[in-house]
Amino acid sequence: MLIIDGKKTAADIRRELHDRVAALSARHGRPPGLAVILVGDDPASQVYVRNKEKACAETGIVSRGIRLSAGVSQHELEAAILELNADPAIDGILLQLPLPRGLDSQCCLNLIDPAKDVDGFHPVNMGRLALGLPGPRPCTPAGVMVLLERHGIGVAGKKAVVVGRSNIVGKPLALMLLHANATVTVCHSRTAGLAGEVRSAELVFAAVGRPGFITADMVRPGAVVVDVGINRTDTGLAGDCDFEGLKGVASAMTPVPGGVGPMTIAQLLTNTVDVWLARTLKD
Ligand SMILES: Nc1nc(=O)c2c([nH]1)NC[C@@H]1CN(c3ccc(C(=O)N[C@@H](CCC(=O)O)C(=O)O)cc3)C=[N+]21
Repeated sequence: MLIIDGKKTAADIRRELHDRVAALSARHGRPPGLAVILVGDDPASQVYVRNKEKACAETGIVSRGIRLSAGVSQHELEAAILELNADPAIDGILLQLPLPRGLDSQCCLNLIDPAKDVDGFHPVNMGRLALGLPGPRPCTPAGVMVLLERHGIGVAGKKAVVVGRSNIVGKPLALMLLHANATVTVCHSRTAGLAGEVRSAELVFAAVGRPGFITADMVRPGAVVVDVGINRTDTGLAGDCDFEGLKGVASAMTPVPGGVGPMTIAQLLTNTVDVWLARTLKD
């Protein structure tokens, strides 16, 4: 079985972006700027945000961390977003999710200037994705598509099953696969005969958020399995798939860690460079 190395692919992309940013910064007058808003003190979110800031620094992207206390009001958070919308040095705005209880994330996402929406979560950009129009794409599913492409794994004409229907992964991933001419089935908690659906797939995408959810008996021999799950367990980080059990069944599979996670960060950097190029070309 081929282990799809997301860490290496992400490192390749980061090197390519670094070189592009270095070559283009002079012509564009300034380096790309990314603002990352972190509300509260959730330890996992803090680690993610620190990793994103480190990745920016290595790529030549100027990052600005906006750290707000968990007690911030909806109004104050919205004011912070509007300020970043108006800041010419900021090309991309990322609002780290989930937000602490009491804050309305969709209201905040709706306020981010769609031209600065490096997460691709704004309704306008989700609409663009649904219509197949260009625009920033959600980082995790876009990273999955790039990972498959760079491993020569085509999806056109293949039967793909996406397990999970979240707005940040399952739903946008299904649309991307559809645009890439896969035949797509989306399974979720109310799907009847889920195991059978998964077993019929040549490509399996697991984005459920439950460790070990996809087991060997659910996967057709030779299928490609992409594990989008990130679960913190007593024994460390785990995906949604029974990796050991699937080794004898799948033809290729992404590990956790070292699979889709690093690609998410690489795609955030790609989106940031893309919006920077679009914005600096406009003025
Ligand atoms: N607005 C917003 N955009 C996001 O893209 C976003 C978010 N909020 N909230 C949280 C999730 C989660 N996420 C990950 C990014 C990288 C890894 C990653 O690099 N994982 C490493 C391991 C890192 C570790 O050890 O924890 C790996 O899988 O190898 C994982 C998860 C982005 N998210």
